[in-house]
Amino acid sequence: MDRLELKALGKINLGLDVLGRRENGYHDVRMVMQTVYLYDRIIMKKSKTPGIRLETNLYYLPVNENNLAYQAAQMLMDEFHMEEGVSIQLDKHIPVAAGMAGGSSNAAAVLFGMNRMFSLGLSQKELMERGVKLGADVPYCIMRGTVLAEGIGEILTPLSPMPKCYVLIAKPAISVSTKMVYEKLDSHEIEDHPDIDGILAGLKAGDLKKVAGSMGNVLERVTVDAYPVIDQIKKMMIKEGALNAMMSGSGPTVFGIFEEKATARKAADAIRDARLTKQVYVTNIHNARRKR
Ligand SMILES: C[C@@](CO)(OP(=O)(O)O)[C@H](O)COP(=O)(O)OP(=O)(O)OC[C@H]1O[C@@H](n2ccc(N)nc2=O)[C@H](O)[C@@H]1O
Ligand SMILES: Nc1ncnc2c1ncn2[C@@H]1O[C@H](COP(=O)(O)OP(=O)(O)O)[C@@H](O)[C@H]1O
Repeated sequence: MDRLELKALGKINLGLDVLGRRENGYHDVRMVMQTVYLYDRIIMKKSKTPGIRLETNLYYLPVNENNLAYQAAQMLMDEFHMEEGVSIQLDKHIPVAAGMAGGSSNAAAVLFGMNRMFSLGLSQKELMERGVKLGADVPYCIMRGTVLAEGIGEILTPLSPMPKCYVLIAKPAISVSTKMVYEKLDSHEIEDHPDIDGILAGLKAGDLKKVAGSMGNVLERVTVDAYPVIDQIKKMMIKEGALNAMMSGSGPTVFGIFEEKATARKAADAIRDARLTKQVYVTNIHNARRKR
């Protein structure tokens, strides 16, 4: 196989709790992750010339070793002493620095693609062990679907799939650093832990309303304090008929869960009309796990 086309899907966090801080600064988390059908497209081609050539449609993203897609290819090339090269075309659609794991998902797709294209023979577990060195969310992005993530995000338990629904995604025009959000959290006492067990019970029962009603994210307070627009978008989504709305990951993306596509579309228009942000997408959840 000389050419491979992949979809690197984004994620939302239906629940995100932080249990403690490790000595190295990383945090122990308990999160419910869900893949959504908003994706970057990646085309990989083998080449006789050694090395990695990366191109992307976003001029402001690095195309060298600072790009997670590049790092993923490099990691396997070094380990397997590969003599051939690879060119990677990365078409970004997942909002960047948004709390949707765009970079991690790109890295996951490239690890998967390199393993396939160069017949490296790594199992999914072996890919995940390598992936976590690139980012805490990379193992999940390899697995995909509805998953409980613990440890720093790398201990994964597949869950019953999220019931069918529509997801409205709105990314305010601000960027937040994941590292800073976790650091700021350390200066707060966490008063309200989200009801992760409620989400798990809702998923088990296939009860969308219970899942949505139990959603919660401890990182939200930190980011909302700095950027009130996040709260404004949440409130508008709920007013426009979302079962619930919440910030994803470290933000600033807000997502709303809707039963009807038409309602989600109307809410998207309302957010645009109120000029809260232009970056708005109506999508759905994606429950298929990655084929090995
Ligand atoms: C918050 C979450 C929720 O899914 O996602 P995003 O908002 O990034 O999408 C993740 O925990 C982010 O995962 P990811 O973005 O892969 O993290 P990394 O690149 O490994 O780490 C970036 C920085 O976040 C902090 N970090 C990350 C994960 C974790 N369990 N504890 C942490 O404290 C560390 O300060 C680290 O330097
Ligand atoms: N392939 C990539 N796609 C997006 N961002 C990348 C990529 N590689 C490196 N980055 C850098 O990682 C940072 C976080 O990006 P991203 O993964 O989109 O956010 P998040 O971790 O919030 O989901 C960005 O500021 C960007 O400069």
